[in-house]
Amino acid sequence: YIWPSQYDILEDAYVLSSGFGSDGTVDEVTPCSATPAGNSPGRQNTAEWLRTAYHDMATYNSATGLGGLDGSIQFETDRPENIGTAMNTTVQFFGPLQSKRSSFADRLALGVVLAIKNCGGPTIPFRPGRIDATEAGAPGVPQPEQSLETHVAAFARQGFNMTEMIGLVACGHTVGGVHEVDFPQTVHGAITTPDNPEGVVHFDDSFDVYDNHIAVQYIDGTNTDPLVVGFNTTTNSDARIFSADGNRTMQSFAADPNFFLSRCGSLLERMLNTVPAGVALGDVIEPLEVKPHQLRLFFDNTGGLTLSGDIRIFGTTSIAAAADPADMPVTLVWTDRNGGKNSNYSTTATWDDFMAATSLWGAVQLFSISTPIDPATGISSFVVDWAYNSQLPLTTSDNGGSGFPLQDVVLFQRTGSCHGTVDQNSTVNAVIRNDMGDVTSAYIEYTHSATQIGSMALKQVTIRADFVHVGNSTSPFYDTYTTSFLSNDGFLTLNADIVSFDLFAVVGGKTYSSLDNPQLFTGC
Ligand code: HEM
Repeated sequence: YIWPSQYDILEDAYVLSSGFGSDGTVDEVTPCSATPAGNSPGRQNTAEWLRTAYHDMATYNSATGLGGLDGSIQFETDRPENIGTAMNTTVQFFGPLQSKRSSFADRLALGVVLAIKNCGGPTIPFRPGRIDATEAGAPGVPQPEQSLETHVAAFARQGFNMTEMIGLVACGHTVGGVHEVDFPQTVHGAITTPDNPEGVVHFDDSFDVYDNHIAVQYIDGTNTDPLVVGFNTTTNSDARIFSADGNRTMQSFAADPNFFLSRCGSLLERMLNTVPAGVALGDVIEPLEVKPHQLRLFFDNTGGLTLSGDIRIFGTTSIAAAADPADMPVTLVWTDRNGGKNSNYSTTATWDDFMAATSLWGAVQLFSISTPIDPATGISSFVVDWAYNSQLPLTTSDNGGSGFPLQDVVLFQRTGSCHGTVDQNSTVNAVIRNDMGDVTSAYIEYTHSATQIGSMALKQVTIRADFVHVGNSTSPFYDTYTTSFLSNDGFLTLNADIVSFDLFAVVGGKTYSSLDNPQLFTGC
Protein backbone atom coordinates (compact mmCIF):
# COMPACT_ATOMS: atom_id res chain seq x y z
CA TYR A 1 0.00 0.00 0.00
CA ILE A 2 1.78 3.08 -1.32
CA TRP A 3 0.27 6.57 -1.56
CA PRO A 4 -1.68 7.47 -3.66
CA SER A 5 -4.10 4.56 -3.59
CA GLN A 6 -7.76 4.05 -4.39
CA TYR A 7 -8.13 3.18 -0.69
CA ASP A 8 -6.69 6.44 0.73
CA ILE A 9 -10.11 7.62 1.90
CA LEU A 10 -10.74 4.37 3.78
CA GLU A 11 -7.22 4.38 5.24
CA ASP A 12 -7.87 7.88 6.59
CA ALA A 13 -11.26 6.79 7.93
CA TYR A 14 -9.54 3.85 9.64
CA VAL A 15 -6.77 5.96 11.19
CA LEU A 16 -8.39 9.32 12.06
CA SER A 17 -10.88 8.44 14.80
CA SER A 18 -11.83 11.86 16.10
CA GLY A 19 -10.84 15.47 15.82
CA PHE A 20 -9.34 17.05 12.71
CA GLY A 21 -9.90 15.03 9.54
CA SER A 22 -12.17 12.44 11.16
CA ASP A 23 -15.43 11.52 9.37
CA GLY A 24 -17.39 11.13 12.62
CA THR A 25 -17.78 7.33 12.62
CA VAL A 26 -16.06 6.77 15.97
CA ASP A 27 -17.79 9.79 17.53
CA GLU A 28 -21.10 8.14 16.64
CA VAL A 29 -20.24 5.14 18.85
CA THR A 30 -18.58 7.07 21.70
CA PRO A 31 -19.22 6.12 24.43
CA CYS A 32 -19.87 2.48 23.56
CA SER A 33 -23.45 2.88 24.83
CA ALA A 34 -24.09 5.81 22.44
CA THR A 35 -27.62 6.01 21.02
CA PRO A 36 -28.33 7.01 17.40
CA ALA A 37 -28.81 10.80 17.27
CA GLY A 38 -32.43 11.76 17.97
CA ASN A 39 -33.47 8.23 18.93
CA SER A 40 -34.77 6.57 22.08
CA PRO A 41 -32.58 5.80 25.05
CA GLY A 42 -31.82 2.10 25.15
CA ARG A 43 -30.76 1.87 21.56
CA GLN A 44 -27.06 1.39 20.88
CA ASN A 45 -25.25 2.29 17.66
CA THR A 46 -22.48 -0.27 18.10
CA ALA A 47 -25.00 -3.09 18.55
CA GLU A 48 -27.13 -1.91 15.62
CA TRP A 49 -24.14 -1.73 13.26
CA LEU A 50 -22.93 -5.20 14.28
CA ARG A 51 -26.40 -6.72 13.90
CA THR A 52 -26.86 -4.97 10.53
CA ALA A 53 -23.51 -6.28 9.27
CA TYR A 54 -24.46 -9.81 10.32
CA HIS A 55 -27.88 -9.55 8.66
CA ASP A 56 -26.25 -8.30 5.44
CA MET A 57 -23.79 -11.21 5.49
CA ALA A 58 -26.22 -13.87 6.77
CA THR A 59 -27.80 -14.39 3.35
CA TYR A 60 -24.47 -15.65 1.92
CA ASN A 61 -24.61 -18.94 0.08
CA SER A 62 -21.20 -20.61 0.10
CA ALA A 63 -22.31 -23.06 -2.60
CA THR A 64 -23.27 -20.39 -5.16
CA GLY A 65 -21.02 -17.55 -3.95
CA LEU A 66 -24.02 -15.22 -3.92
CA GLY A 67 -24.73 -12.75 -1.13
CA GLY A 68 -22.41 -11.89 1.73
CA LEU A 69 -21.44 -8.44 2.93
CA ASP A 70 -22.48 -6.53 -0.17
CA GLY A 71 -24.76 -3.78 1.11
CA SER A 72 -27.86 -5.61 -0.17
CA ILE A 73 -29.34 -5.02 3.32
CA GLN A 74 -30.15 -1.52 2.03
CA PHE A 75 -32.90 -3.08 -0.13
CA GLU A 76 -34.03 -5.58 2.51
CA THR A 77 -34.87 -3.51 5.59
CA ASP A 78 -38.63 -4.05 5.24
CA ARG A 79 -38.32 -7.85 5.49
CA PRO A 80 -39.69 -9.43 8.69
CA GLU A 81 -36.27 -11.01 9.31
CA ASN A 82 -34.81 -7.49 9.56
CA ILE A 83 -37.44 -6.15 11.94
CA GLY A 84 -36.74 -2.93 13.84
CA THR A 85 -35.46 0.50 12.94
CA ALA A 86 -31.79 -0.43 13.51
CA MET A 87 -31.08 -1.33 9.89
CA ASN A 88 -32.62 1.86 8.49
CA THR A 89 -30.75 3.99 11.02
CA THR A 90 -27.51 2.25 10.05
CA VAL A 91 -28.18 2.68 6.32
CA GLN A 92 -28.87 6.37 6.89
CA PHE A 93 -25.65 6.86 8.83
CA PHE A 94 -23.29 5.12 6.41
CA GLY A 95 -25.05 6.19 3.19
CA PRO A 96 -23.55 9.69 3.05
CA LEU A 97 -20.07 8.30 3.77
CA GLN A 98 -20.07 6.35 0.53
CA SER A 99 -18.02 7.55 -2.36
CA LYS A 100 -16.53 6.33 -5.59
CA ARG A 101 -13.70 4.91 -3.48
CA SER A 102 -15.62 3.66 -0.44
CA SER A 103 -18.70 1.47 -0.87
CA PHE A 104 -21.53 1.27 1.65
CA ALA A 105 -20.46 -2.30 2.48
CA ASP A 106 -16.88 -1.15 3.16
CA ARG A 107 -18.16 1.70 5.32
CA LEU A 108 -20.35 -0.68 7.34
CA ALA A 109 -17.54 -3.23 7.76
CA LEU A 110 -15.12 -0.49 8.82
CA GLY A 111 -17.77 0.91 11.19
CA VAL A 112 -18.00 -2.47 12.93
CA VAL A 113 -14.20 -2.73 13.20
CA LEU A 114 -13.97 0.75 14.75
CA ALA A 115 -16.99 0.36 17.03
CA ILE A 116 -15.83 -2.95 18.50
CA LYS A 117 -12.32 -1.63 19.13
CA ASN A 118 -13.84 1.48 20.71
CA CYS A 119 -15.86 -0.74 23.09
CA GLY A 120 -12.69 -2.47 24.31
CA GLY A 121 -12.93 -5.35 21.86
CA PRO A 122 -10.34 -6.97 19.63
CA THR A 123 -8.48 -5.45 16.71
CA ILE A 124 -10.24 -6.87 13.65
CA PRO A 125 -8.05 -6.58 10.53
CA PHE A 126 -9.84 -4.43 7.95
CA ARG A 127 -9.58 -5.18 4.23
CA PRO A 128 -11.26 -2.78 1.76
CA GLY A 129 -12.84 -3.51 -1.62
CA ARG A 130 -16.44 -4.63 -1.01
CA ILE A 131 -18.79 -3.92 -3.89
CA ASP A 132 -22.38 -2.85 -3.28
CA ALA A 133 -25.30 -4.87 -4.61
CA THR A 134 -27.75 -2.93 -6.74
CA GLU A 135 -30.79 -4.92 -5.61
CA ALA A 136 -32.03 -7.16 -2.80
CA GLY A 137 -30.53 -10.63 -2.45
CA ALA A 138 -32.08 -13.90 -1.26
CA PRO A 139 -33.58 -13.91 2.25
CA GLY A 140 -32.10 -16.17 4.95
CA VAL A 141 -31.33 -14.37 8.23
CA PRO A 142 -31.78 -16.83 11.14
CA GLN A 143 -34.83 -16.20 13.35
CA PRO A 144 -35.02 -16.94 17.09
CA GLU A 145 -38.04 -19.26 16.81
CA GLN A 146 -36.26 -21.60 14.38
CA SER A 147 -34.86 -24.98 15.46
CA LEU A 148 -31.22 -25.73 16.21
CA GLU A 149 -31.04 -27.88 13.06
CA THR A 150 -32.25 -24.93 10.97
CA HIS A 151 -29.63 -22.67 12.56
CA VAL A 152 -26.81 -25.19 12.03
CA ALA A 153 -27.84 -25.48 8.38
CA ALA A 154 -28.10 -21.69 7.97
CA PHE A 155 -24.61 -21.12 9.40
CA ALA A 156 -23.22 -23.94 7.23
CA ARG A 157 -24.67 -22.16 4.18
CA GLN A 158 -22.92 -18.99 5.41
CA GLY A 159 -19.63 -20.92 5.71
CA PHE A 160 -19.47 -21.48 9.50
CA ASN A 161 -19.48 -24.87 11.28
CA MET A 162 -21.30 -25.54 14.54
CA THR A 163 -18.46 -24.43 16.85
CA GLU A 164 -18.01 -21.29 14.79
CA MET A 165 -21.77 -20.66 14.92
CA ILE A 166 -21.71 -20.78 18.74
CA GLY A 167 -18.73 -18.42 18.74
CA LEU A 168 -20.19 -15.97 16.26
CA VAL A 169 -23.53 -15.72 18.10
CA ALA A 170 -21.74 -15.14 21.45
CA CYS A 171 -19.45 -12.58 19.75
CA GLY A 172 -22.57 -10.77 18.52
CA HIS A 173 -24.70 -11.06 21.63
CA THR A 174 -22.19 -9.44 23.98
CA VAL A 175 -23.40 -5.92 23.11
CA GLY A 176 -26.97 -4.62 22.84
CA GLY A 177 -30.04 -6.65 23.58
CA VAL A 178 -33.57 -7.62 22.58
CA HIS A 179 -36.22 -4.89 22.20
CA GLU A 180 -39.77 -5.58 23.34
CA VAL A 181 -41.26 -3.28 20.66
CA ASP A 182 -39.91 -5.63 18.00
CA PHE A 183 -39.84 -8.96 19.85
CA PRO A 184 -42.86 -8.99 22.21
CA GLN A 185 -42.90 -12.77 21.89
CA THR A 186 -39.48 -12.82 23.62
CA VAL A 187 -39.46 -9.82 25.99
CA HIS A 188 -42.45 -8.85 28.07
CA GLY A 189 -42.99 -5.97 30.53
CA ALA A 190 -39.68 -4.19 29.91
CA ILE A 191 -41.14 -1.01 28.41
CA THR A 192 -40.72 1.68 31.06
CA THR A 193 -41.16 4.97 29.28
CA PRO A 194 -39.25 7.30 29.30
CA ASP A 195 -36.14 5.39 30.48
CA ASN A 196 -36.61 2.42 28.25
CA PRO A 197 -39.37 3.25 25.76
CA GLU A 198 -38.47 0.37 23.44
CA GLY A 199 -38.15 -2.15 26.27
CA VAL A 200 -34.60 -3.34 25.69
CA VAL A 201 -33.28 -6.20 27.82
CA HIS A 202 -29.53 -6.53 27.43
CA PHE A 203 -27.81 -9.80 26.62
CA ASP A 204 -25.40 -9.39 29.56
CA ASP A 205 -24.52 -7.01 32.40
CA SER A 206 -21.89 -5.19 30.32
CA PHE A 207 -23.74 -4.42 27.10
CA ASP A 208 -21.47 -1.38 26.63
CA VAL A 209 -18.17 -3.22 26.94
CA TYR A 210 -17.01 -5.73 24.37
CA ASP A 211 -16.12 -8.53 26.83
CA ASN A 212 -16.83 -12.19 27.67
CA HIS A 213 -19.64 -11.54 30.20
CA ILE A 214 -22.15 -13.14 27.83
CA ALA A 215 -20.27 -16.41 28.44
CA VAL A 216 -19.39 -15.83 32.12
CA GLN A 217 -23.04 -15.22 33.02
CA TYR A 218 -24.27 -18.07 30.85
CA ILE A 219 -21.94 -20.49 32.64
CA ASP A 220 -22.41 -19.15 36.20
CA GLY A 221 -26.19 -19.04 35.92
CA THR A 222 -26.66 -15.26 36.31
CA ASN A 223 -27.64 -14.96 32.68
CA THR A 224 -30.16 -12.30 31.57
CA ASP A 225 -29.99 -12.98 27.81
CA PRO A 226 -33.67 -13.00 26.73
CA LEU A 227 -32.74 -15.54 24.05
CA VAL A 228 -31.51 -17.90 26.80
CA VAL A 229 -33.80 -17.34 29.79
CA GLY A 230 -36.79 -15.73 28.03
CA PHE A 231 -40.30 -16.66 29.13
CA ASN A 232 -40.98 -18.12 25.69
CA THR A 233 -38.78 -21.19 25.25
CA THR A 234 -39.61 -21.26 21.52
CA THR A 235 -37.55 -18.11 20.94
CA ASN A 236 -34.68 -19.15 23.26
CA SER A 237 -32.36 -19.70 20.31
CA ASP A 238 -29.20 -18.69 22.20
CA ALA A 239 -29.96 -21.40 24.80
CA ARG A 240 -30.13 -24.03 22.06
CA ILE A 241 -27.08 -22.69 20.20
CA PHE A 242 -24.82 -22.13 23.24
CA SER A 243 -25.48 -25.65 24.53
CA ALA A 244 -25.18 -27.34 21.14
CA ASP A 245 -21.67 -28.67 21.91
CA GLY A 246 -22.35 -29.49 25.55
CA ASN A 247 -21.34 -25.89 26.52
CA ARG A 248 -17.69 -26.51 25.64
CA THR A 249 -17.27 -23.31 23.58
CA MET A 250 -19.06 -21.14 26.14
CA GLN A 251 -16.98 -22.66 28.97
CA SER A 252 -13.77 -21.83 27.14
CA PHE A 253 -15.00 -18.25 26.57
CA ALA A 254 -16.03 -17.84 30.21
CA ALA A 255 -12.70 -19.19 31.46
CA ASP A 256 -10.48 -16.85 29.47
CA PRO A 257 -11.46 -13.28 28.52
CA ASN A 258 -8.51 -12.96 26.14
CA PHE A 259 -9.40 -16.17 24.35
CA PHE A 260 -12.93 -14.79 23.87
CA LEU A 261 -11.55 -11.57 22.37
CA SER A 262 -9.10 -13.26 20.03
CA ARG A 263 -11.67 -15.82 18.86
CA CYS A 264 -14.24 -13.05 18.25
CA GLY A 265 -11.61 -11.05 16.38
CA SER A 266 -11.03 -13.87 13.92
CA LEU A 267 -14.70 -14.92 13.59
CA LEU A 268 -15.85 -11.34 12.99
CA GLU A 269 -13.01 -10.82 10.51
CA ARG A 270 -14.34 -13.81 8.57
CA MET A 271 -17.89 -12.50 8.84
CA LEU A 272 -16.88 -9.08 7.45
CA ASN A 273 -14.78 -10.67 4.70
CA THR A 274 -17.59 -12.95 3.51
CA VAL A 275 -18.26 -11.30 0.16
CA PRO A 276 -19.79 -12.44 -3.14
CA ALA A 277 -17.59 -14.69 -5.29
CA GLY A 278 -15.63 -12.50 -7.66
CA VAL A 279 -15.13 -9.64 -5.21
CA ALA A 280 -11.40 -9.38 -4.46
CA LEU A 281 -10.65 -7.59 -1.21
CA GLY A 282 -7.51 -5.46 -0.92
CA ASP A 283 -4.70 -5.98 1.58
CA VAL A 284 -5.28 -5.37 5.29
CA ILE A 285 -5.03 -1.64 5.97
CA GLU A 286 -2.12 -0.79 8.25
CA PRO A 287 -1.78 2.92 9.06
CA LEU A 288 0.96 4.59 7.02
CA GLU A 289 3.56 6.34 9.20
CA VAL A 290 3.67 9.45 7.01
CA LYS A 291 0.87 10.22 4.60
CA PRO A 292 -0.41 13.23 2.67
CA HIS A 293 -3.96 14.09 3.75
CA GLN A 294 -6.08 15.87 1.15
CA LEU A 295 -2.94 17.35 -0.33
CA ARG A 296 -3.70 18.95 -3.68
CA LEU A 297 -2.01 21.09 -6.27
CA PHE A 298 -4.27 23.89 -7.53
CA PHE A 299 -3.98 26.48 -10.27
CA ASP A 300 -4.90 29.93 -8.98
CA ASN A 301 -6.14 32.87 -11.00
CA THR A 302 -2.83 34.76 -10.77
CA GLY A 303 -1.07 32.16 -12.87
CA GLY A 304 0.60 30.39 -9.97
CA LEU A 305 0.32 26.96 -8.41
CA THR A 306 -0.53 26.29 -4.78
CA LEU A 307 0.17 23.05 -2.95
CA SER A 308 -2.15 22.81 0.03
CA GLY A 309 -3.38 20.20 2.48
CA ASP A 310 -1.88 18.28 5.36
CA ILE A 311 0.85 15.84 6.28
CA ARG A 312 -0.28 13.09 8.69
CA ILE A 313 2.15 11.35 11.04
CA PHE A 314 1.13 8.17 12.85
CA GLY A 315 3.04 6.06 15.36
CA THR A 316 2.55 3.44 18.04
CA THR A 317 5.71 4.01 20.11
CA SER A 318 5.85 5.73 23.51
CA ILE A 319 7.80 8.58 21.88
CA ALA A 320 4.95 9.04 19.41
CA ALA A 321 2.40 9.01 22.24
CA ALA A 322 4.36 11.60 24.25
CA ALA A 323 5.05 13.94 21.33
CA ASP A 324 3.92 17.56 21.52
CA PRO A 325 2.92 18.43 17.94
CA ALA A 326 3.85 22.08 18.52
CA ASP A 327 7.44 20.88 18.99
CA MET A 328 7.53 18.50 16.01
CA PRO A 329 9.60 19.68 13.07
CA VAL A 330 7.90 18.68 9.78
CA THR A 331 9.26 19.90 6.45
CA LEU A 332 8.16 19.03 2.95
CA VAL A 333 11.01 18.99 0.41
CA TRP A 334 10.12 18.65 -3.26
CA THR A 335 11.79 18.03 -6.58
CA ASP A 336 10.85 20.04 -9.66
CA ARG A 337 9.09 18.71 -12.73
CA ASN A 338 12.38 17.40 -14.14
CA GLY A 339 13.34 15.71 -10.87
CA GLY A 340 15.78 18.55 -10.02
CA LYS A 341 16.53 19.72 -6.48
CA ASN A 342 17.05 23.26 -5.18
CA SER A 343 17.52 24.55 -1.64
CA ASN A 344 14.42 26.74 -2.13
CA TYR A 345 12.18 23.74 -2.79
CA SER A 346 10.92 23.27 0.75
CA THR A 347 8.18 24.39 3.08
CA THR A 348 7.49 23.98 6.78
CA ALA A 349 4.29 22.23 7.82
CA THR A 350 2.59 23.85 10.80
CA TRP A 351 0.41 22.59 13.62
CA ASP A 352 -2.41 24.45 15.32
CA ASP A 353 -4.71 23.52 18.23
CA PHE A 354 -7.67 22.99 15.93
CA MET A 355 -5.73 20.25 14.13
CA ALA A 356 -5.69 17.94 17.16
CA ALA A 357 -6.74 14.42 16.21
CA THR A 358 -6.86 10.99 17.82
CA SER A 359 -6.64 7.44 16.56
CA LEU A 360 -7.83 4.18 18.11
CA TRP A 361 -4.62 2.55 16.88
CA GLY A 362 -1.87 4.91 18.07
CA ALA A 363 -0.83 8.58 18.13
CA VAL A 364 -1.70 10.72 15.12
CA GLN A 365 -0.84 14.33 14.26
CA LEU A 366 -1.63 16.47 11.25
CA PHE A 367 0.39 19.42 9.99
CA SER A 368 -0.84 21.87 7.41
CA ILE A 369 0.92 22.93 4.23
CA SER A 370 0.19 25.81 1.91
CA THR A 371 2.97 26.82 -0.41
CA PRO A 372 3.28 28.43 -3.82
CA ILE A 373 4.97 26.34 -6.49
CA ASP A 374 6.54 28.17 -9.41
CA PRO A 375 4.94 26.85 -12.64
CA ALA A 376 8.22 27.44 -14.47
CA THR A 377 9.93 24.72 -12.44
CA GLY A 378 6.83 22.80 -11.23
CA ILE A 379 6.83 19.78 -8.96
CA SER A 380 7.06 16.02 -9.49
CA SER A 381 7.50 14.51 -6.03
CA PHE A 382 8.38 15.28 -2.42
CA VAL A 383 9.72 13.73 0.76
CA VAL A 384 8.95 14.66 4.38
CA ASP A 385 11.72 15.38 6.92
CA TRP A 386 10.34 15.12 10.43
CA ALA A 387 10.93 14.13 14.06
CA TYR A 388 8.83 13.62 17.20
CA ASN A 389 10.56 16.58 18.86
CA SER A 390 13.05 19.29 17.98
CA GLN A 391 15.90 17.54 19.84
CA LEU A 392 15.73 14.35 17.78
CA PRO A 393 17.49 13.79 14.44
CA LEU A 394 15.19 14.12 11.43
CA THR A 395 13.79 11.08 9.64
CA THR A 396 13.18 11.33 5.90
CA SER A 397 9.99 9.61 4.77
CA ASP A 398 10.09 8.94 1.04
CA ASN A 399 6.97 6.81 0.45
CA GLY A 400 8.85 3.55 0.10
CA GLY A 401 11.77 4.95 -1.90
CA SER A 402 10.58 7.06 -4.80
CA GLY A 403 8.99 9.97 -2.93
CA PHE A 404 5.34 11.03 -2.83
CA PRO A 405 4.42 11.63 -6.49
CA LEU A 406 2.57 14.71 -7.76
CA GLN A 407 1.82 15.79 -11.31
CA ASP A 408 1.46 19.37 -12.55
CA VAL A 409 0.22 18.67 -16.09
CA VAL A 410 -3.56 18.70 -15.59
CA LEU A 411 -4.91 20.75 -12.68
CA PHE A 412 -8.26 21.87 -11.35
CA GLN A 413 -8.89 25.60 -11.45
CA ARG A 414 -11.19 26.86 -8.72
CA THR A 415 -11.78 30.20 -10.39
CA GLY A 416 -14.93 29.99 -12.49
CA SER A 417 -15.81 26.46 -11.33
CA CYS A 418 -19.21 26.14 -9.73
CA HIS A 419 -21.83 23.64 -8.60
CA GLY A 420 -25.26 23.64 -10.26
CA THR A 421 -28.40 22.89 -8.33
CA VAL A 422 -31.06 20.50 -9.64
CA ASP A 423 -31.57 20.93 -13.42
CA GLN A 424 -28.72 23.44 -13.58
CA ASN A 425 -25.31 22.72 -15.09
CA SER A 426 -22.13 22.53 -13.03
CA THR A 427 -19.00 24.01 -14.54
CA VAL A 428 -15.46 22.79 -13.97
CA ASN A 429 -12.41 24.62 -15.23
CA ALA A 430 -9.00 23.05 -15.61
CA VAL A 431 -5.60 24.01 -16.91
CA ILE A 432 -3.31 21.75 -18.92
CA ARG A 433 0.40 22.30 -19.65
CA ASN A 434 0.85 23.64 -23.17
CA ASP A 435 4.50 22.64 -23.66
CA MET A 436 4.22 18.85 -23.53
CA GLY A 437 2.66 17.95 -26.87
CA ASP A 438 -0.87 17.72 -28.24
CA VAL A 439 -3.79 17.29 -25.89
CA THR A 440 -5.68 14.47 -27.61
CA SER A 441 -8.26 13.91 -24.87
CA ALA A 442 -9.25 15.65 -21.66
CA TYR A 443 -12.24 14.84 -19.48
CA ILE A 444 -13.69 14.87 -16.00
CA GLU A 445 -15.19 11.97 -14.08
CA TYR A 446 -17.50 13.54 -11.55
CA THR A 447 -19.05 11.17 -9.02
CA HIS A 448 -22.04 12.02 -6.89
CA SER A 449 -24.61 10.21 -4.79
CA ALA A 450 -28.09 9.60 -6.13
CA THR A 451 -31.26 8.27 -4.53
CA GLN A 452 -32.71 4.96 -5.73
CA ILE A 453 -36.25 3.69 -5.96
CA GLY A 454 -37.09 0.95 -3.45
CA SER A 455 -34.28 1.77 -1.06
CA MET A 456 -33.08 4.37 1.41
CA ALA A 457 -29.63 3.74 -0.03
CA LEU A 458 -27.71 6.22 -2.10
CA LYS A 459 -25.81 4.97 -5.08
CA GLN A 460 -22.78 6.45 -6.78
CA VAL A 461 -23.23 7.89 -10.24
CA THR A 462 -20.23 8.94 -12.32
CA ILE A 463 -20.65 11.49 -15.09
CA ARG A 464 -17.95 11.74 -17.73
CA ALA A 465 -17.74 15.05 -19.57
CA ASP A 466 -15.14 16.19 -22.12
CA PHE A 467 -13.21 19.40 -21.64
CA VAL A 468 -13.13 21.96 -24.41
CA HIS A 469 -10.11 24.15 -25.04
CA VAL A 470 -10.81 27.80 -24.13
CA GLY A 471 -7.46 29.46 -24.78
CA ASN A 472 -4.69 31.05 -22.76
CA SER A 473 -4.62 31.12 -19.00
CA THR A 474 -3.01 33.62 -16.65
CA SER A 475 0.16 31.50 -16.88
CA PRO A 476 2.25 31.17 -20.04
CA PHE A 477 2.72 27.46 -19.24
CA TYR A 478 -0.93 26.48 -19.15
CA ASP A 479 -4.03 26.67 -21.34
CA THR A 480 -7.53 26.87 -19.91
CA TYR A 481 -10.16 24.18 -20.51
CA THR A 482 -13.77 24.04 -19.39
CA THR A 483 -16.67 21.63 -19.20
CA SER A 484 -20.32 21.89 -18.22
CA PHE A 485 -22.57 19.03 -17.23
CA LEU A 486 -25.82 18.30 -15.45
CA SER A 487 -25.01 16.69 -12.11
CA ASN A 488 -28.54 16.89 -10.71
CA ASP A 489 -27.47 15.86 -7.23
CA GLY A 490 -29.24 18.75 -5.58
CA PHE A 491 -26.44 19.26 -3.03
CA LEU A 492 -27.20 15.88 -1.51
CA THR A 493 -23.72 15.17 -0.25
CA LEU A 494 -21.67 18.30 0.18
CA ASN A 495 -18.81 16.62 1.95
CA ALA A 496 -15.44 17.49 0.47
CA ASP A 497 -13.79 14.56 2.22
CA ILE A 498 -16.08 12.14 0.43
CA VAL A 499 -17.41 13.50 -2.83
CA SER A 500 -14.76 14.11 -5.39
CA PHE A 501 -13.95 14.35 -9.04
CA ASP A 502 -11.07 13.19 -11.17
CA LEU A 503 -9.51 15.00 -14.14
CA PHE A 504 -7.76 13.14 -16.95
CA ALA A 505 -5.73 14.43 -19.89
CA VAL A 506 -3.80 12.62 -22.60
CA VAL A 507 -0.93 14.96 -23.41
CA GLY A 508 1.83 14.05 -25.84
CA GLY A 509 0.51 10.48 -25.84
CA LYS A 510 0.73 10.09 -22.05
CA THR A 511 -2.20 10.05 -19.60
CA TYR A 512 -2.08 12.35 -16.59
CA SER A 513 -4.70 12.46 -13.85
CA SER A 514 -5.62 14.70 -10.96
CA LEU A 515 -7.68 12.51 -8.64
CA ASP A 516 -9.99 13.21 -5.71
CA ASN A 517 -10.48 16.93 -6.20
CA PRO A 518 -12.91 18.24 -3.61
CA GLN A 519 -16.59 18.81 -4.20
CA LEU A 520 -17.49 22.16 -5.76
CA PHE A 521 -18.85 24.39 -3.03
CA THR A 522 -19.47 27.56 -4.99
CA GLY A 523 -22.97 27.72 -6.42
CA CYS A 524 -23.32 28.70 -10.11
C1 HEM B 1 -29.22 -17.86 15.11
C2 HEM B 1 -28.63 -16.71 14.99
C3 HEM B 1 -29.17 -15.44 15.57
C4 HEM B 1 -30.41 -15.14 15.99
C5 HEM B 1 -31.65 -16.02 15.99
C6 HEM B 1 -30.39 -13.79 16.49
C7 HEM B 1 -31.47 -13.12 17.02
C8 HEM B 1 -31.44 -11.84 17.55
C9 HEM B 1 -32.56 -11.14 18.07
C10 HEM B 1 -33.98 -11.66 18.13
C11 HEM B 1 -32.13 -9.92 18.47
C12 HEM B 1 -32.96 -8.78 19.05
C13 HEM B 1 -33.00 -7.62 18.07
C14 HEM B 1 -33.68 -6.39 18.59
O1 HEM B 1 -34.50 -6.48 19.48
O2 HEM B 1 -33.38 -5.29 18.08
C15 HEM B 1 -30.74 -9.87 18.22
C16 HEM B 1 -29.94 -8.80 18.53
C17 HEM B 1 -28.62 -8.71 18.18
N1 HEM B 1 -27.90 -9.61 17.43
FE1 HEM B 1 -28.49 -11.47 16.94
N2 HEM B 1 -29.13 -13.30 16.35
C18 HEM B 1 -28.35 -14.27 15.79
C19 HEM B 1 -27.02 -14.16 15.45
C20 HEM B 1 -26.26 -13.02 15.57
C21 HEM B 1 -24.92 -12.88 15.11
C22 HEM B 1 -24.09 -13.97 14.44
C23 HEM B 1 -24.52 -11.60 15.39
C24 HEM B 1 -23.22 -10.91 15.10
C25 HEM B 1 -22.05 -11.51 15.04
C26 HEM B 1 -25.64 -10.96 16.06
C27 HEM B 1 -25.62 -9.68 16.55
C28 HEM B 1 -26.64 -9.10 17.28
C29 HEM B 1 -26.53 -7.85 17.97
C30 HEM B 1 -25.29 -6.97 18.09
C31 HEM B 1 -27.77 -7.59 18.54
C32 HEM B 1 -28.18 -6.40 19.40
C33 HEM B 1 -28.89 -5.36 18.56
C34 HEM B 1 -29.33 -4.14 19.34
O3 HEM B 1 -29.17 -4.10 20.57
O4 HEM B 1 -29.83 -3.20 18.71
N3 HEM B 1 -26.68 -11.84 16.13
N4 HEM B 1 -30.34 -11.05 17.65
